[in-house]
Amino acid sequence: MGLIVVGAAGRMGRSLIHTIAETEGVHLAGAIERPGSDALGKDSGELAGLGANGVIVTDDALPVFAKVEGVLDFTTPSATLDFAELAAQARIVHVIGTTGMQDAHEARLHAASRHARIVKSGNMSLGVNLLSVLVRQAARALEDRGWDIEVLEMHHRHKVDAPSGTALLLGQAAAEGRGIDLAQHSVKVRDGHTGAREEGSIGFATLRGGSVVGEHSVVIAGEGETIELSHKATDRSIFARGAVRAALWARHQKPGYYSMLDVLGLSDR
Ligand SMILES: NC(=O)C1=CN([C@@H]2O[C@H](COP(=O)(O)OP(=O)(O)OC[C@H]3O[C@@H](n4cnc5c(N)ncnc54)[C@H](OP(=O)(O)O)[C@@H]3O)[C@@H](O)[C@H]2O)C=CC1
Ligand SMILES: O=C(O)C1=N[C@H](C(=O)O)C[C@H](O)C1
Repeated sequence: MGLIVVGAAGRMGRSLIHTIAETEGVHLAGAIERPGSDALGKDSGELAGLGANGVIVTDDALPVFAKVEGVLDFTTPSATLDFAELAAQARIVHVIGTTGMQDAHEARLHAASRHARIVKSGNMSLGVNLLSVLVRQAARALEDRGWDIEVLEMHHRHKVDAPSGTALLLGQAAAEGRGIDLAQHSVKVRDGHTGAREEGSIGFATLRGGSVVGEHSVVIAGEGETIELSHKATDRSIFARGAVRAALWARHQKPGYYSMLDVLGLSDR
């Protein structure tokens, strides 16, 4: 399966190029960066620290999209919307790891998924997706009265969006377990005299620093006892392997909008 990596010079772009080189059944067929990037014209294998692979980084996406079966996209929300249109025109697989997307963006992705096979997740790792299933079960099993749910995350100092896509995914799993709408019940900022915690809310706390790849905990705090469900990522290859697995899976699906739970067979829909 020929795959393009967009955002090829980024942290995830380079990890994806490594993973593609190590995975049977896929090959790197294009490497795209934004116009003006210092990476343009460079060999993508050298950028990723693999040695030359002959795939030169370009900003001319259209001809590359026309000759591949899938695109792996960990970039920015606006770039992802542009790539979604190209993937829909080419009717290929579009695996989206980009986080920080708003509701209006989601509507455009759903429109693109009439033609493309989109797999999108705030976290492509097996571990986090399994954790989300456990969080949903725990939230369903525990009465909301007397049990408070808080989602805590920490990432490296370069991360630009908050809460993380994973924190929102885990918050959504908790909300589904409780049968409530996350948007109506989430508390993303606390500062000053906030008053007592609102019963039934789902709180988020964000830490940033150093080179932390990604750490998430869902804390379920009751009277006299606390449950913590946690995941620690120590290597970006877990996300890259998930993205390649998603592409191979989506190749055999109808056009549509899928999640990593669908890819991993953990979805109950
Ligand atoms: N779902 C998941 O499992 C994971 C999701 N992520 C998410 O992936 C995204 C990227 O993360 P990360 O790799 O750390 O970030 P980086 O900033 O390291 O990489 C993003 C890359 O995309 C490039 N880019 C920006 N605009 C365009 C464009 N129009 N066309 C092509 N390339 C473009 C950037 O170029 P430049 O820097 O020159 O602007 C950069 O090289 C984030 O949203 C992050 O949260 C990250 C890890 C796992
Ligand atoms: O920006 C990152 O690095 C990560 N982003 C994703 C997120 O927002 O949750 C996934 C992972 O935690 C790393």
